Amino acid sequence: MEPASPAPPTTVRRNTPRRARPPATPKPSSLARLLDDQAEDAPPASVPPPPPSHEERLNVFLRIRPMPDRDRGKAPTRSIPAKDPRRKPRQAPAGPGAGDPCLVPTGPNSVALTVPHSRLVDPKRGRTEVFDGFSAVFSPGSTQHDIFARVMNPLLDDFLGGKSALLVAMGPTGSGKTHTIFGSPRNPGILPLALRQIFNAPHGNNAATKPARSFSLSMFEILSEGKGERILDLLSDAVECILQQSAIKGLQEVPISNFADAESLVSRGMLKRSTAATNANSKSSRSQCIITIHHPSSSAVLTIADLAGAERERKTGNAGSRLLESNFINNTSMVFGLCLRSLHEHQKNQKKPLEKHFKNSMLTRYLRDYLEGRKKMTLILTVKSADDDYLDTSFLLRQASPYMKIKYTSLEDSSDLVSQKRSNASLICQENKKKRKVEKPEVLVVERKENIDTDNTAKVSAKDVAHHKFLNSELQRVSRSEAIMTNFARAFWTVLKQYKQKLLESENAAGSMKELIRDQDIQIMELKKELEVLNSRCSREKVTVTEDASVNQDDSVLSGQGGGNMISLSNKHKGSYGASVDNFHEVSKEFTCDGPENSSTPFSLKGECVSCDTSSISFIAEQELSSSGLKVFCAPRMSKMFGISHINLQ
Ligand SMILES: Nc1ncnc2c1ncn2[C@@H]1O[C@H](COP(=O)(O)OP(=O)(O)OP(=O)(O)O)[C@@H](O)[C@H]1O
Repeated sequence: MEPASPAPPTTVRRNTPRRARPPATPKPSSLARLLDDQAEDAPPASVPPPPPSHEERLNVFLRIRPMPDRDRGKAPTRSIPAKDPRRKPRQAPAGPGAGDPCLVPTGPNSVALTVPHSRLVDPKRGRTEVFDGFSAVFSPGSTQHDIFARVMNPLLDDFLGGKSALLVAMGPTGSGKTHTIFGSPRNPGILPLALRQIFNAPHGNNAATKPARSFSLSMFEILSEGKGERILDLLSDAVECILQQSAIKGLQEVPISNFADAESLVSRGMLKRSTAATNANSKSSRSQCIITIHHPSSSAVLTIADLAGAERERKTGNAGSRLLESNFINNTSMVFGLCLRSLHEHQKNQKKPLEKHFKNSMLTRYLRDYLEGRKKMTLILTVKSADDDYLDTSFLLRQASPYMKIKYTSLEDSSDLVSQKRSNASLICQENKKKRKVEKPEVLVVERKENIDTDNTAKVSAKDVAHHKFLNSELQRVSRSEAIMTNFARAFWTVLKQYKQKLLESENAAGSMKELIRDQDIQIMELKKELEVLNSRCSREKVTVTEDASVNQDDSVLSGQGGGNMISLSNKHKGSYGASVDNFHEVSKEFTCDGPENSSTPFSLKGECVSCDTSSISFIAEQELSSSGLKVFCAPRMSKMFGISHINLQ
């Protein structure tokens, strides 16, 4: 049985060719014929002819990067399960284009993008999209000189003629943006080629006799910092700059008067640019790099921007801070795209406002004039054509399709005026605000009143009078509320002052209280020390007195007195003898005189001694005991110890 023939591939056309296409005349040059051939066989280097155009549109160029050797001829392999499990699985037949690039030029201004086999739901039904309308498509074999001649030369002409121009390289990571702009020492990109051209080009009619004029060059990068962005000057030692409106404060502009100086300056700047290795590119740019060349005798600026390439997390294998960078890069690309899309939508339908997407990233704020169509911009898209790159390539081509329809209607001189006006207006606004802050409201009110009074004297129409009355009443209302606010502020101020005074007083009181407490603490400490000293002395005395007590007993026995009448002294409190003894309460050490337990007149004498001034003890003891009808007797040792002549108890 004959195998069923595969269904024809579907072809979708995007961006039909521009209306301003050249008339269908025989191909004028062999170069054009070569281009057509190239569309079929992808031959090497080609320079597509510039399409003549009646209206100025945004130029979008497409450069296809040559496939690295490892990707070339890499056929996707898909195994089809065999019906008989014992048989080996069959290899899927490689369909047309398997292992071939997914993107091929189909004409000087168009490319065809074919869905790779590995991504087809039905492998028999291929799908191809044709993207048309590019200013030129550069095949993988194109050289840097081809790109320069077609892309950069017109911009240089504009710039040297006194018009500002911008070239932006955008595309997925590793697609060749940096290669296209900067190139390498052996294979210089369009920036070095442009610098060479600038310094070789004659300036004016009598250029041969004049010394070369000095241009100036600045180079900076915008990179992510956490969730924010910052600008670093690449020509000085990583000085951080500030973006104000569309101007960069603190950015160095280095004068260049010859190609060698300019080239070495750019090389030094490139060394400082943030790069890192990712799975997709061993030297991937992590920032948006912008180079500006200022014309010496006009305000024209040639700006070249090498954007960091959009990245897919799965492909780059980025994580951590790299992933944050990746988000920043993708976000900037998205904002850039949104600005252009909004410009296109606005041009299509004037009722649609020009959205202010530019505010969302530093790059777009800096390039605002270009993104709002006031200055001319050129885009060069770089893409890779391997099967693996299908998604990135498809995304970029779809995204950029509408950009090709952006028109330039009011360019350059007026644009300079607009931006000048804008910055002037904002300056005036700021000045006025400052002035208003400085001027006192009362003075303003008085001035206005005076003006109105003067106006009243003039002959004015009824309408003016009504308006005048309205203004007057408004003025009065404003003056009233102003007076209220002023009074309120004054009262508030007075209350605040009172509170401040009270606070100060409280602080002083607290301070003196603290001092008092400190003094008290010192006193307590001193007293404690004294107490300790007394304690230690009295404990020594106790031992001695106990000894004496035994001796006294002996003495009393010897002298024929009842041993039961002896008193014993101890420094331990045992009870209160009487009110008189309380006289001693202020002293620090206590003693107790107890009558013997077997005494018929038991008593106890409690006292306290200061510095063991025993003479006072003896005196008081004598007094008190005598008044109680007791006589005081003092044993010789006791008397000696206390300095008492007699303590007798009878
Ligand atoms: N047209 C080309 N011809 C030869 N080599 C190329 C071409 N384009 C790119 N390359 C090489 O591919 C590699 C990646 O290119 P490049 O760094 O310019 O990519 P990129 O788009 O700037 O990537 P990223 O956005 O990650 O910085 C480099 O080694 C570069 O030399």
